Amino acid sequence: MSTTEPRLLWRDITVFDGLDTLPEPMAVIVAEGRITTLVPMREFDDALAEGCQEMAQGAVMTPGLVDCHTHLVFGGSRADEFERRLEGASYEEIAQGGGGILSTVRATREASENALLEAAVPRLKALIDDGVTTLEIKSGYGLTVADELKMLRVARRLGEAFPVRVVTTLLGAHALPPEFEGDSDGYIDLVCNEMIPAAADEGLADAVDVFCETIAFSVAQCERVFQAARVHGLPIKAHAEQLSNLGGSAMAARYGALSADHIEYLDDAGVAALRDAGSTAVLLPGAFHTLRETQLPPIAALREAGVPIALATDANPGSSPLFFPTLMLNLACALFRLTPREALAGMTAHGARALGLQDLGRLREGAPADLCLWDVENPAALAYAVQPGRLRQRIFNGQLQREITHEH
Ligand SMILES: N=CN[C@@H](CCC(=O)O)C(=O)O
Ligand SMILES: [Zn+2]
Repeated sequence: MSTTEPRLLWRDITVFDGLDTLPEPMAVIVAEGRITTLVPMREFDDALAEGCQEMAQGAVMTPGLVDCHTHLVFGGSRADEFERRLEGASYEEIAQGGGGILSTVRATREASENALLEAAVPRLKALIDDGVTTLEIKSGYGLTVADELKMLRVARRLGEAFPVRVVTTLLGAHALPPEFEGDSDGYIDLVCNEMIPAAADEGLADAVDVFCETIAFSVAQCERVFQAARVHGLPIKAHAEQLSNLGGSAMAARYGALSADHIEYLDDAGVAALRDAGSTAVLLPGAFHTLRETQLPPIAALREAGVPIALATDANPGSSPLFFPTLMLNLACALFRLTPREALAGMTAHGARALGLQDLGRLREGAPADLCLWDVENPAALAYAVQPGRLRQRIFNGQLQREITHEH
């Protein structure tokens, strides 16, 4: 008896391949974790179906979604802060008063590794149930060596426990912890000389990130962090130009950043720097929406320069408590005027690129079989409606993870 797994076959499928919707109905075959066949139905030969398990006919297939920017692991809640903002306090004022990120830092430090894991599970399940097969998880709410490593360990454990690829990012330079008040350079010393080496030694970080902003760290301080990351061979990325234009994205681009994220205040020089470095622009409409920002990211300039645009949830307790990736497709179109095609590419091919994982986020022969089958009329409909329950099948690494039958 053969132990090889059956090949999986979908017929008559509308395929969004990570960059575009293919012009005609397709057949897709998956075997041993990879897409082995992607052919137009008119070229499909029944001999190809031999030994295949029929999975579905019709419907829309996309690559598994890639959420390239999340802060999924954290302690506590910031619902009270949401109310304070509604009463008129700004995100910056709350941060300067010791709330905001620092309030999550307090709760995260107090939480055990297991408690953080348990709290993150429902958030991760929400992403998985909406089609995510790869996500990035940042640290940044520990701000001591031990607490940052604790967060990264939780992120790794989530990746081991669930059918999802987790990429971890050390975000030690997220906020100045209270014990370093008045000595932000001293804290950057800790990040560079202890945190990054420890995370690298334990293999806990796949990349290093910073928050380059007036309420966080200066361009010069972030540059020091990137130099330390480089010594340890870790790729870098930046939260930059979210609330003001400091030039953090252009500096990050000089260090070959995988991505610059938020970038509402990015100027033309910043756009050119991202283009020249081949960096990806990551848009986070959830934070834009939650903080009721008014400055739009420079979409037209990014398009014109050909900078790849990715899209992510930014799932976090403060600026984007939104754990619903397909909502981001809608917000990116409604708020930023992305086309549905651009939005979907942002959560597939370009999201993967923002993580340096160019083989993911694409539906093409030879690619890893991380796939979603959606009950929608066409790919654009995923961005049009905000509607849970449209994911019929989720394939992770060639394995069916989820089958929903709609019985009435
Ligand atoms: N901008 C900085 N960091 C997070 C916010 C985290 C928080 O408010 O807890 C972000 O990506 O939006
Ligand atoms: Zn972030």
